[in-house]
Amino acid sequence: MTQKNIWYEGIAFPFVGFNPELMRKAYEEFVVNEEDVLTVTFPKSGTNWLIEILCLIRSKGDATQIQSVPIWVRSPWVETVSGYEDLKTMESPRLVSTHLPIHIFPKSIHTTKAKVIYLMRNPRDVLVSGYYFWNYVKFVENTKSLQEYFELFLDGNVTHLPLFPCLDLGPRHFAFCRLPGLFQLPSILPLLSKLHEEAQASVVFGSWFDHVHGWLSLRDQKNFLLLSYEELKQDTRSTIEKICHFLGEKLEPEEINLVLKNSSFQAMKENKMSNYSLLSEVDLIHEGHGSFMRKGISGDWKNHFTVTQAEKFDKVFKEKMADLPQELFPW
Ligand SMILES: Nc1ncnc2c1ncn2[C@@H]1O[C@H](COP(=O)(O)OS(=O)(=O)O)[C@@H](OP(=O)(O)O)[C@H]1O
Repeated sequence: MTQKNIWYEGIAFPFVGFNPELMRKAYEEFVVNEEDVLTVTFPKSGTNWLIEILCLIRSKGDATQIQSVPIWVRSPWVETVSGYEDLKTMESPRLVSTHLPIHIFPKSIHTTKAKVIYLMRNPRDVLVSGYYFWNYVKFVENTKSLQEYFELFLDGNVTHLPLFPCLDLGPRHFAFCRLPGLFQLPSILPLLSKLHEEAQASVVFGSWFDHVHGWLSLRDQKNFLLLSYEELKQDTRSTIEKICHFLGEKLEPEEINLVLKNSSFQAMKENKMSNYSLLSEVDLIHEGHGSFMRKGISGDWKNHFTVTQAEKFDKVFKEKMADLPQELFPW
């Protein structure tokens, strides 16, 4: 039997390395320190590229650490079982990574002055990158086709509950069942919710649209830096300088050269501490089915979307993101 994704708060997660109770504990108890630097992304937005750059800024371009310590140990993911453990004993100043939407990220985020870098990427490229990656690894339910993944990506998490096929119900909609006098179904709520989760397919980590909305609510805070994969790609040097400025780090031009060189697509592709090839040692990837360092370009979606898909994506994007200033999206 194929393994099913894990569900937490109505959002699907990979079935290896995640535990709903631990995520709940992290939400309540994990303390974001003022010295922490957070890398926050929806998956496939260039997270690891940014982490590599942050590590290299700290080492002034020296590659010793990035070539000897796995990237997930250098900047642990707070939502994973191993990452949460590593962060507990890690010395300050820590690098912390997350793909969590803000509403389930540890609540101490709302009272901290820690620096938060939110890296966004054209969601069309995020979609294509995710389609290949999640079918390459063995810890997420596979999707049969790009078309299926496309629909799930646009849908976020709200799919149809088989018990009420005429209603479009997601777990969050069960809240209305708790309203006094409307529906009193408390005893079967957990069962309905479970049935719903088991019946639906979803992209892991939920909706890109919700993720961006949630985290961008912090965009006017001084401790929040919004970056895009596209600007990082187009002018890597200036973007690295912008990051240094945000972090209060002063690097010499030769040191920036080293950061650039050691975080390039080619350098990361060859660095087994950053290219996730170590996952093959624990049998978590489908050998010969691609690579984590896939293409590393902007606009690859144009090689994958049909005209119909491109039009549908535009329409959904306009509807879902209309309330945000469009200048925020540089693609
Ligand atoms: N150095 C560098 N330069 C340019 N592009 C890079 C770099 N490092 C990673 N990448 C590309 O980023 C994509 C992976 O994104 P993430 O790191 O966010 O993946 S993950 O969510 O943490 O699994 C994935 O994008 P695609 O190539 O489009 O699939 C990687 O190739």
